[in-house]
Amino acid sequence: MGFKDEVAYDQHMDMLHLPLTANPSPALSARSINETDFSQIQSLPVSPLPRPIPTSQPQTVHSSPETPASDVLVHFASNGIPPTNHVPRAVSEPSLRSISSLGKPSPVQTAQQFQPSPAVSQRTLREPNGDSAQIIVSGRSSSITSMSLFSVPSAPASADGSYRQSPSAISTSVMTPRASVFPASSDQVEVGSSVGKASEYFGVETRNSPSTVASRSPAISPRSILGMSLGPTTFRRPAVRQSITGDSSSYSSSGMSSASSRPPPDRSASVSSVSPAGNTTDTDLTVHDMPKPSVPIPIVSSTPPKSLSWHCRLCMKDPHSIKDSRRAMSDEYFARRQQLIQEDRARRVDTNKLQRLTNIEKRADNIVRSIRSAEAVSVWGTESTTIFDYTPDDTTPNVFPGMAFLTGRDIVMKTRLFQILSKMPKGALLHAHLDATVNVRVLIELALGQPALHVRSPASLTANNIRAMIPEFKALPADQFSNLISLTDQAYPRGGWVPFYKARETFDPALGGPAGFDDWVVRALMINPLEAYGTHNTTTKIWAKFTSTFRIGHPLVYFMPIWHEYIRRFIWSSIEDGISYVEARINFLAKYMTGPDGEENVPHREWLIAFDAVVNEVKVELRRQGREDEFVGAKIIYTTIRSITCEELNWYLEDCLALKKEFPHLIAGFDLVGHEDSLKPLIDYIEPLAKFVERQKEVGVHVPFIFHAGETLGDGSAADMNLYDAILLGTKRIGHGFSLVKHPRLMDICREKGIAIEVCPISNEILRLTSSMPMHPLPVLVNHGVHVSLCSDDPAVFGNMGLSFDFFQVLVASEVTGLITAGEFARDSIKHSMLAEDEKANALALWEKQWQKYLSWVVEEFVDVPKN
Ligand SMILES: O=c1[nH]cnc2c1ncn2[C@@H]1O[C@H](CO)[C@@H](O)[C@H]1O
Repeated sequence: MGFKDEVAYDQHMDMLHLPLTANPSPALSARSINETDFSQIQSLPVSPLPRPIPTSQPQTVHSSPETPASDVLVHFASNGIPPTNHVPRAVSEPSLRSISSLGKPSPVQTAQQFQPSPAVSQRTLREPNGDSAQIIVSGRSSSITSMSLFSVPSAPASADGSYRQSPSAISTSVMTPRASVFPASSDQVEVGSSVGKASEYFGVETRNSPSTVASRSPAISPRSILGMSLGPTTFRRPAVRQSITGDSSSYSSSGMSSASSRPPPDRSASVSSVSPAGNTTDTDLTVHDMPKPSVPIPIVSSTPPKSLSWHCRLCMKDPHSIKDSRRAMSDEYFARRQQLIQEDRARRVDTNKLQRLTNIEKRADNIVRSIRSAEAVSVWGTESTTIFDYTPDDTTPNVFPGMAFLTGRDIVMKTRLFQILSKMPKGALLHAHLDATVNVRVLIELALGQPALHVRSPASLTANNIRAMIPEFKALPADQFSNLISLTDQAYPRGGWVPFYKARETFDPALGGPAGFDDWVVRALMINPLEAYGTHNTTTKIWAKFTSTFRIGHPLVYFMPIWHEYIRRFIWSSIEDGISYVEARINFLAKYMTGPDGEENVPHREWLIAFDAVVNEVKVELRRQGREDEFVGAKIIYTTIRSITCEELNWYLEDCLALKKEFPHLIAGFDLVGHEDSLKPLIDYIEPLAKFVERQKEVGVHVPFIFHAGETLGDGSAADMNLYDAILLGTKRIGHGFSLVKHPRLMDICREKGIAIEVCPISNEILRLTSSMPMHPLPVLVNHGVHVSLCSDDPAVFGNMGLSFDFFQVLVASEVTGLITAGEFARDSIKHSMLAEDEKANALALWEKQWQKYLSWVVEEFVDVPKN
């Protein structure tokens, strides 16, 4: 990316408009999702089908008028791998591709499509059970219209009647639509693919409704209930009584006639089935050639189903032959099981929200899940390679959803999911170190306009030494301006200051000229993939590099003429990314910043005056543009470094109090920053910190603690123990809290007291607390009911400007999050901000308005994304 592009990149809108509107890959366009997947499937080797496809003629299962059909329970069985949109790579990419291409059960979408009957009652992920995992989706529908089943041809049944499916078999399998209908009892109809060598099956039960399943409506689409199994799997075939008739096939549990090995698209079938009680049930089956991708997400739904019935689908016994008493026991077990699942999932931070979704929320969430699922294949799947194609010396980045951000960012920016998230109203940004919030190429641009700024190097720069040479910057008083003109001239005197703009202008063309100068500076101010994932691949080593970026960048940012513009750029780029409020951590360690005269003479209160002025100016400009609803303001969290002595801390605390008194609307809290693993823990400062609380009462101001704590892999280490002290000292939020999940009691306290966690996913990954997003503890917090707000931490160092990237990484990496949950993070960020109550209410109201507008945009803009 050239300098201009990088600048444009920081003007976030430009960034968004560049690659995204152009739909970088046909595979990424909504229209082409199916087509693309279809062609992928077509190209897979075709295995002989264990049984034919239902006919191209509509088949109808006749239902007696009195057949109840209101409560719907969809069972989906897969192997031991929970449904996920990021199946571990080890499973083998081809099988991942097959799954995602062919669709997976999508509880959200299924639930949605059970409408308009309002009582979608249950969506549950059953955890892996032995070598199987199941999803139960249940809800109410007045009709079942069309459904398709897809299965993988599996190995022949073993002696015990079970079927085993190996990953390699899957990787070369063609998905086969299959369907069957069999009566479960007099008041139930089941539809399943349980005949033949299918390695998965599902059933739909209907009961207790005045309507019949025969009614034709698009209430449930095939792809909403798709399922397949993956990996080593054993499934027992449930016995089935069925007959399916059509123009080209007719088969039953005991066998099937063969038809074509692949069906034409969108075949319809009507299936006739007679229950043991003699009732006839009608179901229209539409067998689609290609299901559309969807993502299964376990989410608690609003109300439990009125009743749950259960048939053992993992045993070979005909469910209808199981004695009533056994069935009753099963019912009871599964009712209790349901209850337990319900109670467990009810802890999630978003449970309330998920129980009251509007149609538009459901549809927008559905779209995001569909796109995520499609892109798990088209973007993050390795389309042309199998695990066997990789070689030991392969240096290709490991591509998967939630992959290492520094190598994945360019891919992220091309996705439709990113396009969606970049437009999302993010709420508040609660954790960002101000001096690392503006793109470093923009910072270079700002520095170029300052004649007082100079740069030096330990030696004249050459091709051989440039990687080892670290730049140093300084604003000098006019009488010390330098006459030197080049850092790359052989005559350059070691350590001599060169005017910044001159050094760039004269940079040796052999070293890349001005662009080479920019790259040299950028390398010093950012962490690159080689460092994060190679040379500095531990928390300690990467922190050495990380700290150096602040030390080197400090003289550029803490120079009053740049300070103004820096804050301005930060706030505008935040607004463009949908952030409506900011609490920036400012490092006040240096008691003075450099003024326009090149002297270190600007005290802290003037830093705040400048900050205030810029925020007000931005607000005025927004009002002028009629955009005042987009931004409610910015505050400051006073920080200093946890390397100072207690005496020094006392000075900073008093300084903070004085600033709070003078700028009560600006100072939002107090924090100690720096590497927790190597610097001082909170307990070392316990006296001054406790005294600070008393001093606040004396002075009559309130400065809440908002501590960094637990940004560590330690367990019981001093850094980890910071969590205890932060909580005992009454912290309002916790910065990072990465190790919090190791402390069940502390998680409880955070949940009960509403202590939100400022989670910085990309920061955590780059600073090596986790090497991939799927292993980030965020879902544990969310499922435990601990509120979180997503934060960027140091976007200038990591390249995650705004919040879109962090939302993206979280969204693709875990099933815990969909668009609705992302919305909850945004809502929570405002709720847990330090805004005054009236400001908060206003900010929340404005956000809700933006959110509704945004949901409408998602639904309209992505209308072509298939419903699942
Ligand atoms: O993730 C973090 N944890 C702790 N300290 C941090 C983090 N990011 C930045 N800083 C610290 O904040 C100061 C700049 O404002 C720097 O000292 C930097 O080390």
